[in-house]
Amino acid sequence: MFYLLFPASPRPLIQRRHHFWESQKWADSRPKRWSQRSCSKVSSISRSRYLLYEGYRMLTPFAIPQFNGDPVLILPPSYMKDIITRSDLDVSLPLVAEHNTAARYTGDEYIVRNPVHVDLVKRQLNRHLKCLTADIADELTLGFLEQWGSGQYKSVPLYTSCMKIVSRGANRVFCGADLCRCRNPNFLEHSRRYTQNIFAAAALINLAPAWLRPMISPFATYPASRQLEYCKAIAVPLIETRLKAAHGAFISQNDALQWLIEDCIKRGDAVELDPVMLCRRLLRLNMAAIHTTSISITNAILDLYTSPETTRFVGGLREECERTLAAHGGVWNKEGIDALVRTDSAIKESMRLRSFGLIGTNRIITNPCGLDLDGKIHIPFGVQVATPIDAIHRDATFYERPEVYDAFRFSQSRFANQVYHHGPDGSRPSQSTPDLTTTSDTFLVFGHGRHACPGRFFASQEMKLMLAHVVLNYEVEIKGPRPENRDIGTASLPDNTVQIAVRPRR
Ligand code: HEM
Repeated sequence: MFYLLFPASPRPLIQRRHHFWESQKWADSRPKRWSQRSCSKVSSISRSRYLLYEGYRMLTPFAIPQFNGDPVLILPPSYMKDIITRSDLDVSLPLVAEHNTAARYTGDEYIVRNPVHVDLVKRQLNRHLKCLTADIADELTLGFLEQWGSGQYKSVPLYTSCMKIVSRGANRVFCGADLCRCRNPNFLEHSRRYTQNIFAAAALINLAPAWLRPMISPFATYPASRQLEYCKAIAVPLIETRLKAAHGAFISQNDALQWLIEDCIKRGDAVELDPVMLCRRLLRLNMAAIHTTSISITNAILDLYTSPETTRFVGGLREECERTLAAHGGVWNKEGIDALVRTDSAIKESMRLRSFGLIGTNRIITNPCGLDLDGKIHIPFGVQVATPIDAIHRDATFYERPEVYDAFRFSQSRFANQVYHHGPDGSRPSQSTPDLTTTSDTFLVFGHGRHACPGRFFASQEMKLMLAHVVLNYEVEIKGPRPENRDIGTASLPDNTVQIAVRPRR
């Protein structure tokens, strides 16, 4: 990974990092030989969770192997604050993204290094959220009708159907109804496949030694390149029409594509105004938004409907959603969604127990001199650090009965816990109650600190609308115990083959 990120780095630096890893505590004992190290890397595919729990108990920094790259240094919570408040000159999140998506080989290096889409979410999307709620709710309702039906009992693939619904809701906001529904539904399908293919290609490329990567990458990235061509064929003509119109008369469009075009025109940014670049920005947004949200809402539905207390929980949620919807004239708006404290809690509780990353707040040290943390440890340039978020979320010091899914865990205590946090657009801190979007030292699914997920306000709105729609409109049955999530390295994913039975409520 070192060569991938810093190809021109001199050899002494590599040796220094080698000494660093040798001197660290390992969750398992550090294998001495190259062959043993390779075995431990391979076994980390299934053993990462175990290693993280073991290491967490040591209360000191420890290293774990990664099957597709260099080891990661896991920091205890006490060190995290220092890392997440550091400037981008000291630590970098984009470099982690660059590596995880093999951006150098997929042609996305420029996109990742120039995070126009990140600014778009921070400044524009969050500012416009209030007036987008009705559109999102409308698109999600159509998505449920298409995927879960409105007639009789139906068996549906939970993960796939959620992903299709999430992708409709998100793209309605990213690029409007034109691309997400009416003109060509294939855009959504190809953009989902593009993301899947990029992650698969990146995993393959990162498995290979650095010298082999340029050779295998054309093959590994071929499926994603094909999907990209399909997406371009659909989106570029529409983007060209938008571009022509944006230079002329008044435009009534209110979506991310339009905000992006208008921003670029104001800045006179010819590179970003290229239709293919705009299409790639849309795909990058999809990459950040779709799988994360689909995994989280799938987990939330699985947890809710396989809990021993399903009847009480679903009853409580239904009562809250009916009451709130009636109070807002039968139409969802931002105020109504903010009032859904039990729904918020049910999703937050599921995300606490099933965060899709067993580790989080990943950063690569970019200060050429390395970093001194707390005067106790020196971490060299190029090392990746992270926090063991799943272990923190299951620590009895922070959560009572941490292994139990209690849908109302956060709504019961919500008004007792007043905290200060930043507004969605990064505005001045205001007093408010902690909800799904409030990151903290002990709730880390959206990261924490300067780079905490800027899309979480939108994701929270979309997931709450989805769960409210499910409890209000469907009876859901999942036979047997909760299907276990599958761990792949430090990722934990719901079983995508699970079928659930759904029946519209009369
Ligand atoms: C349940 C859904 C989601 C989860 C769990 C999630 C999680 C995360 C996490 C863990 C990070 C890294 C934060 C850190 O390391 O401190 C992140 C970053 C990011 N997320 Fe999300 N995300 C979700 C949905 C979204 C959505 C819907 C969008 C777009 C609308 C989005 C856009 C981004 C962007 C642009 C970044 C990069 C931020 C930066 O570089 O400063 N995410 N997300």
